[in-house]
Amino acid sequence: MLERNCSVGKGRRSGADLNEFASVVDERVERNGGKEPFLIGVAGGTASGKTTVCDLIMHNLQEKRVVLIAQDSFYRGLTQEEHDNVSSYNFDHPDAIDVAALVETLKNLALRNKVEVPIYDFVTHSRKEDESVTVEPADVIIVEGILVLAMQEVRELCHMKIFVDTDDDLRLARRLKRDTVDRGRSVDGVITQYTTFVKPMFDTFVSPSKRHADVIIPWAQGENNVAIDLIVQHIRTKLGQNDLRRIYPNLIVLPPNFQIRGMHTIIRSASCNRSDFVFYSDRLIRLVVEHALGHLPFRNEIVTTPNGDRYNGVTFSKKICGVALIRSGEAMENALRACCKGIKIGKILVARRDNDGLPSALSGHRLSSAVVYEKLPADISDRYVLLLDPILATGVSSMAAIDRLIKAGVRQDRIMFVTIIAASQGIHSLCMRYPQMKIITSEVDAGLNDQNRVVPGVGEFGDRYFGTEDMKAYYDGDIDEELHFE
Ligand SMILES: O=P(O)(O)OC[C@H]1O[C@H](OP(=O)(O)OP(=O)(O)O)[C@H](O)[C@@H]1O
Ligand SMILES: O=c1cc[nH]c(=O)[nH]1
Repeated sequence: MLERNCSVGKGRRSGADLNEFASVVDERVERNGGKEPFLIGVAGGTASGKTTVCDLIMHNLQEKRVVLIAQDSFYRGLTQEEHDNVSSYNFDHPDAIDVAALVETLKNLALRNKVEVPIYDFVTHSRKEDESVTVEPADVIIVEGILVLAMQEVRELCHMKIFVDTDDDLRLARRLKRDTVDRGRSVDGVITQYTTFVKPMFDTFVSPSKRHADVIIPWAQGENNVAIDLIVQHIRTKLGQNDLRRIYPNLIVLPPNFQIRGMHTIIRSASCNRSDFVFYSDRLIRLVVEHALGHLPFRNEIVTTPNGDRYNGVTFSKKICGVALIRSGEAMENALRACCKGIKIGKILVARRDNDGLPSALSGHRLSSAVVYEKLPADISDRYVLLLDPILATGVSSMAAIDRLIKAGVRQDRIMFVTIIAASQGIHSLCMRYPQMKIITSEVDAGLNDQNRVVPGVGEFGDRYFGTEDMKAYYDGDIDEELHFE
């Protein structure tokens, strides 16, 4: 199977080949254990600090989409009789939970399906009839509740099981405060419920479930940051098994954070206006360009500060140039000029078409490409080259450009392909064909649709950035029938 993969990488590929190839590699990755979302169960007694632990895990995993599912959302609605005798109803027993619905929800999220989570009304002790909360698929799913590790079906779904272990006195004190201050309950009422149900159920179900935990977090007044760091690190490692960077060391993805995701959220939205699209694309472009520059070779250099102290620094290579892939790549030129004073910037224009002769934007899978125009610095073969193109989709355009750079004498290991969104198919193609060339991107996208657009992608970058609307009209004209398409 792998030998077949390798041969796909050698020659020119069509979009269909690429899709097939990508799915074969993805299968391999999946077998390595990464594709499924990572499911964490967080249990512990009442008021043990489960919510704080979940919040901290979510906060620390900024780069991932994390969703939280509360066991409490899955309380069964009470029958009329139970409702009439609610003071003797045991909300701390596993039978109070609709385990089947909770399990089905988690299984669906594990399949990356969108789910509807019920809303439980704690006043009427029933599920809201026509309301639910839509939860979108995520990389990490946290399910939290006192009985999460006590319910075998739920426990078995979890990749990591955490028990938050807090002293009983402390928990009772917290619960007393919470229920009297926040929920307007009487002290007597809280203590009666605690001694009648909460404590016996804790002793019978919750505390024994601790033995199923992979991690037991001692949780007192402060936060146990060491435990949270270890947990977050473990999740990252597990999710990273699905990372293309494990297959291709030449793929460099910017360290993610909420700023980067926030900017992507803006530009990816179909309702983003042009000025925001340009502004936030420019910010992302600046980040990837700066990051790429950080991968240039350097020499050590010591300077003396105004205080007369020595600073052990570096000096970086000045033999660089940019090459913009016309036209979207030109949107990246300003950022490069802003970082590298007086930098030379060459241009390459690539035309793509499919087997039926249609320009690629209007066609299906099978693409070929030809360089239509180029103007490169005369001494490019002595330089490191930042090849600029904001979107890597099939890789067909960039391959034509990279081949041309190599033909012009640029060493493959001196080319950095700089982009803000790279689809996995394009990454597979470029990384296999140019294993020494670096790809620097701010995000990796899942794949391509049958129009070879990136999914989820950003639509047509060039049209959105430069404000051109209906490119179909442009393509209806005659396009360079004389070109030799390989
Ligand atoms: O990896 P690929 O499948 O080749 O697709 C990526 C290319 O598509 C976009 O250009 P487009 O052809 O839309 O032209 P534009 O730059 O004028 O918008 C983008 O800027 C890349 O050059
Ligand atoms: O999705 C895509 C694919 C190629 N080029 C773009 O601008 N967007």
